[in-house]
Amino acid sequence: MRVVIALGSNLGRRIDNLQGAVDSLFDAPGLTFVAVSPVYETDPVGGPEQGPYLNAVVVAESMLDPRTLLDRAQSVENAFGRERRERWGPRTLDVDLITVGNLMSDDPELTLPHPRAHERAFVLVPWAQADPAAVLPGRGSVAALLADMDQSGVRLRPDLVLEPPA
Ligand SMILES: Nc1ncnc2c1ncn2[C@@H]1O[C@H](COP(=O)(O)OP(=O)(O)OP(=O)(O)O)[C@@H](O)[C@H]1O
Ligand SMILES: Nc1nc2c(c(=O)[nH]1)N=C(CO)CN2
Repeated sequence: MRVVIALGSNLGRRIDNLQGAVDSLFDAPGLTFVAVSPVYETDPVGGPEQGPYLNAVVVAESMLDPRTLLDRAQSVENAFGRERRERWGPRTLDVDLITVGNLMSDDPELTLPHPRAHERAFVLVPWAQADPAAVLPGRGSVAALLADMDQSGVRLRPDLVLEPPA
């Protein structure tokens, strides 16, 4: 199944955290790299006052069941020293599952699509770059969602590039 994974970091060496996530996600079998978006510097949304994020999106082909994929995402977060912290607070690495095929789930442990993806320009802008034909199940095309969204807090960082997994 095609899966879309969002990466974010606003602590430490942010670009290294994102690149480390790209590399580690594909370290084990079951996930095949398809594409990675450009890197964006984004104003923090929600939570306490905190520094700007770097955000990017990875597209992959997954043979894993969704829970196993979530486990992998969370172990990558933990490997980068993320502490369990306040909601929407700063973090060295956040790895969110945005879509897993066309699956819909309201399980709080794994809600699909990600329940806030449709309102997050820091997810949709990079996703549209990685996959211009992207569709958010239940919400329509990402391009159409973006047309009605303020994107002023999301700025391309052409000087920062994520490489495909090592
Ligand atoms: N699609 C999903 N992707 C990642 N985690 C999810 C998803 N749906 C539910 N969760 C659950 O959300 C819990 C909290 O996630 P996390 O700590 O990353 O939240 P957050 O990043 O602070 O906020 P947000 O969910 O708004 O991005 C995780 O333990 C996980 O089980
Ligand atoms: N700009 C930006 N803001 C956020 C982000 C993020 O990745 N980027 N992640 C959050 C919690 O998941 C909360 N706020």
